[in-house]
Amino acid sequence: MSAPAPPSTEPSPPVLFSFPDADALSRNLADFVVKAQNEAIARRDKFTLATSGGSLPKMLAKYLVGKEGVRWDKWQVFFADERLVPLDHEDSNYRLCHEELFSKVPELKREQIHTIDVSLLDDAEELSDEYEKQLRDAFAGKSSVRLPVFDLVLLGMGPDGHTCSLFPGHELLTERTRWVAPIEDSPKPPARRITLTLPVLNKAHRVAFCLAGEGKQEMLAKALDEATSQQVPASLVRPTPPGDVYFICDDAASASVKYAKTEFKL
Ligand SMILES: O=C1O[C@H](COP(=O)(O)O)[C@@H](O)[C@H](O)[C@H]1O
Repeated sequence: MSAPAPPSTEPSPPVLFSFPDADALSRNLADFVVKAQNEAIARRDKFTLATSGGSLPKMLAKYLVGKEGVRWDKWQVFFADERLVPLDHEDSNYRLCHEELFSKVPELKREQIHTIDVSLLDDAEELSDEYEKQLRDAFAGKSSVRLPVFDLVLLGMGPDGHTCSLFPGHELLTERTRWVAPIEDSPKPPARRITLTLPVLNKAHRVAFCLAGEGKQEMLAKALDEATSQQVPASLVRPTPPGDVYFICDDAASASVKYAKTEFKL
């Protein structure tokens, strides 16, 4: 008898869900998150989430706040990217998430939310290393783990195809060793940020882009219908098995995509 074939290391094809409008997107996103949460808790009794800023926090909060079955006490929340500003600054992704979500969920305690160390704002390298250390402490408690495996990473995508703070053609797209990296020349203000790197995104159990509105149409078609490219950083997010990447969209965002849509079933 021949030996079983080794498991594939080829990334699985992205899964595209499209809902009639942004409201339906948010409602189904809440179900998707709770499913990811439940599977993570069954695996290791906690749920590690990396969230983005931009349009995502509002979409996420709409039906998650007050939803039955959310085990907030099991959540550990990180930021997929963060701007190097104080936490109460209008550009802070933490502030945005706090206003839209965290402040509405008293069960989610401040110590479960992993923010940047604002005492290091003057030194992007040091701040980035400190945030990576927070990840190392949370994921392994030791430095030997090669990459963290997030249960869920929620991403946006800008009109230029950027995701997290990974911008088209930027040298950070070739980063292979760091988990978190600083960027001080972001083409979108503010210029100084930190971001999870592609190796971390591509190691996650599940990554979900959440995209609503016509403004996402052109780049979504490029990300799904064309070959992966450094000019479209979102196209480079292709987790290795058993990880998967989902595009959770409304019909306005997916209108010009040729890529096959999948019926949403949990
Ligand atoms: O600068 C950023 O932009 C992206 C995309 O934002 P969106 O408003 O187009 O959804 C966001 O995902 C990221 O967290 C943020 O820092």
